[in-house]
Amino acid sequence: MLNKDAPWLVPIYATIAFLVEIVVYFYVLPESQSHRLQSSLAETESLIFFHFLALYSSIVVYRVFFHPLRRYPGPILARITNFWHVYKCLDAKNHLLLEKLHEQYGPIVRVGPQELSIVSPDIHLAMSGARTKCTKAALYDLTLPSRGLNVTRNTSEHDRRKKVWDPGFTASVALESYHGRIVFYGDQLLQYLQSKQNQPIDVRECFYWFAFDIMGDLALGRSFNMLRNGQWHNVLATMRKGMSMLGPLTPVPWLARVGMAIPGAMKDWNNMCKWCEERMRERLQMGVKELDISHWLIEGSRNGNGDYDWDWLSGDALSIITAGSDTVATTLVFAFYVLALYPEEQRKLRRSLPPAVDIGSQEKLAQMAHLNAFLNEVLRLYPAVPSGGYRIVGEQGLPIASLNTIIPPETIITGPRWSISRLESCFEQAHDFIPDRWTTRAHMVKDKRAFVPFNQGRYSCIGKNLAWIELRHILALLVSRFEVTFGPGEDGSRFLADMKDTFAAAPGMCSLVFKDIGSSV
Ligand code: HEM
Repeated sequence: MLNKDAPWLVPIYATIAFLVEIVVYFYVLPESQSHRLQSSLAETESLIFFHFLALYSSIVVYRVFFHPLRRYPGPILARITNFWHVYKCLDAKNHLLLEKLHEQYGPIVRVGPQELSIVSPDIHLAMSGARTKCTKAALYDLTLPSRGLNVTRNTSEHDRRKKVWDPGFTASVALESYHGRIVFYGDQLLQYLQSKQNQPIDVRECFYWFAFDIMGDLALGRSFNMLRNGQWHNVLATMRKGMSMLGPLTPVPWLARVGMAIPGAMKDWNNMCKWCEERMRERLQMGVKELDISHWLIEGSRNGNGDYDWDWLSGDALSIITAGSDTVATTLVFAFYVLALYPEEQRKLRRSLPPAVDIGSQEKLAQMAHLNAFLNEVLRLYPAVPSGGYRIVGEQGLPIASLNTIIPPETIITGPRWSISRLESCFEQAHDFIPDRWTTRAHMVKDKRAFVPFNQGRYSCIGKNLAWIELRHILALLVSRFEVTFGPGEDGSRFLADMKDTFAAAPGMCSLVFKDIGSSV
């Protein structure tokens, strides 16, 4: 029961028992004056010691020789403990670690006692498709008690909440009303870059500011004004630092929860939740001229008494900001890195763009085949969620046809997009940036199932359409206006080397120079 509802509590209890044992052994025993007390403590101590010795050795023997995952290859220490994985991704480069492990061990690697990483074109469909019985893994509990669509594991609760979100993302009226904001913040971004033209800038900042400013506006009725002020909003700066722990601690979510239980440890996160709740209360009092995402969430969160479900409302506001900003920002950073890296691709993209007057039209941009192909190729090679998306296999097990195997029930699985996108069996010249594979050279995409940057099925990205509008608009706006090159001393190598995998990708420093060429298209 305990194991099923809150699996992360088991290791917490074991760790507490272990710590108590150490305290007794090193402090209580030697200090004790009473002989009888000393000997009974010593007896208890040795009982506890042998109990744990037997417990842990049986766990090791079971995990190595008898566990249902024993037939899958992987490093021996990974079979025994998740701490092996934590140690290996202390540098938050899980995407590269998994890539190396798959090269060494093949398409299925046992990366933890109960964890498999699977690289095959049909894994996304198997774990996320409409008929899958997989559910979100314990990692998604990290933000409890705060709620939110993207972190809800219970499937019926998730489905109910998704219905509340849906109208705000599917109704064309909704996306239409968000477009004005995208144009507005796009213009702010353009002005910012004009003010910095011909100087090297770390583009991560302005693209993050752009993405967060829009989401602040759409989720809370007010922008963070980072583009306007040219600096990070303090709440977001500290929250992003906190999120970076997701890199090394992803394999042991229970340890992250222990850390979070330490008073003060969650200060930044709690501040962010409180801040969102306050802004949401303000948003309720505000009249908004144009519909925002919150409008649909507020409408769907009224309870029977005419009051609102606050846990959901404030948690969902946070979901919009966390899920909708990092992903768009990193995709833009990757896109501009690629433009600087391949000047010929930059010129080709510029030539393919519509006249300046049409850049404000999302319908026109949606029809630009090469623009879409360019973004597809960015999303393929640099997925915003490179290895995340952990799922628990349902009771029936999970058949993976291409690998001729059935993954046992209760296994925690991931299908790392970073590696799947680079499979030569799915993409010709898989490591090369070739946008034409999505248009005139379609034979270069051998297996389309391997390309799922927004996920699919029940847990697919609800913001996909909105993201596409943002990405197309910013790319068209800036490429038609600026020539982009690397800053002095920059060749782009550090950018990828420094990239971190903290559930969402966190690209390294990218120094670029924007030179205004006027509106050349
Ligand atoms: C380039 C941009 C984006 C990419 C590549 C992207 C990718 C993804 C992926 C891969 C997932 C599944 C994650 C998982 O399995 O845990 C996801 C979920 C989600 N995304 Fe996005 N996303 C993007 C933009 C956005 C935007 C703009 C929003 C707007 C609010 C958004 C909101 C969400 C939400 C709420 C979920 C959870 C859906 C659910 O669990 O039902 N995303 N996204």
